[in-house]
Amino acid sequence: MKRQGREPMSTILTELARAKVNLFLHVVGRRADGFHLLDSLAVFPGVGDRLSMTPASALSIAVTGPFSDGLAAEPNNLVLRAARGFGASMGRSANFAFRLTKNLPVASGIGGGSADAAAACRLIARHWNCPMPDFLAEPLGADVPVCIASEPARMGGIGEVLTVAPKLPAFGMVLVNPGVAVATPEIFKARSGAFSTVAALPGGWDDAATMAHDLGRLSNDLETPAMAIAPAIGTVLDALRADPACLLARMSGSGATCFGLYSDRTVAARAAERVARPGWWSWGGDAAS
Ligand SMILES: C[C@@](CO)(OP(=O)(O)O)[C@H](O)COP(=O)(O)OP(=O)(O)OC[C@H]1O[C@@H](n2ccc(N)nc2=O)[C@H](O)[C@@H]1O
Ligand SMILES: Nc1ncnc2c1ncn2[C@@H]1O[C@H](COP(=O)(O)OP(=O)(O)O)[C@@H](O)[C@H]1O
Repeated sequence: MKRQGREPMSTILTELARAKVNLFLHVVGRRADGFHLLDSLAVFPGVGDRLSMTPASALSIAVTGPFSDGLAAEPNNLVLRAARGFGASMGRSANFAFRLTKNLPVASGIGGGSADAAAACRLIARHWNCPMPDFLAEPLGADVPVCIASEPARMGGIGEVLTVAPKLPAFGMVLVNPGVAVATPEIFKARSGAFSTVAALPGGWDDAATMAHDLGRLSNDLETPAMAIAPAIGTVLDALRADPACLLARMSGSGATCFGLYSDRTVAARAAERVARPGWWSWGGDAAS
């Protein structure tokens, strides 16, 4: 129908920027520039930040939501950096007004900033109807490449070498953050000792219990250094391990968020209520939706 005497309807596109959870994280070496070589299995549970975008005369961002305070002092939001980078790679101005609902704790080992940057790229690619730019991992963050597809993936290199994940069963997950921000570079710096080896994984798992059993033989090599810097991580892990339905509890990324694996999303949602404490952020639901 022809619309007369009105402004054209503005395009508002929205994306969920899902949290990234490292089911295990082996540090297998270090490059000459100091970046660490990793072996990890990342999944994307059904919780995340919400990012919307509308064409505008300049690039801007407005941040709301439960964790917006954590970004109040952030002069260079990763969403803006991603938009500028994408624009530069296309020789165009990325003039968009972004609205970010910050639901994920900041600096918490679940890649919220990387997920936001990746969601911004998906929104711009949809609007410009063009392929994703070839992002090198370093300029925006080692976690951005895996967050672009936001699907389970095996991570190698410094995080940017992505290969197919084992076939995953349906399973539930609880995420708990003790309200302590942890700086990724500090945790990598605090890591010591021998490097781990690349994990041998099967082609897939039929059920959550078998998967948790196999993952239990692996580790997050950043957990010990992170716990030394933020002892509250140990308290969260104890709370998850004390939960009778929890199949495996571990820290994600460089922390401080920890996850528990559960048989299904309903069991996980109930467990999230059981382990909740004042001052902690917790969520329970589908582990890899
Ligand atoms: C540890 C992981 C695991 O997925 O997750 P998070 O804790 O961030 O969620 C990631 O490797 C984090 O990726 P990201 O948060 O994007 O880190 P970046 O901004 O690229 O790097 C921050 C700093 O961490 C160190 N770093 C990061 C990645 C890597 N493979 N080796 C490193 O040594 C470097 O000191 C780097 O300057
Ligand atoms: N949109 C964003 N969300 C979160 N952090 C951001 C964002 N933009 C910039 N940052 C900066 O990136 C740092 C890492 O954030 P984040 O991705 O949440 O960490 P992690 O990967 O450990 O969960 C924060 O300390 C913050 O200052």
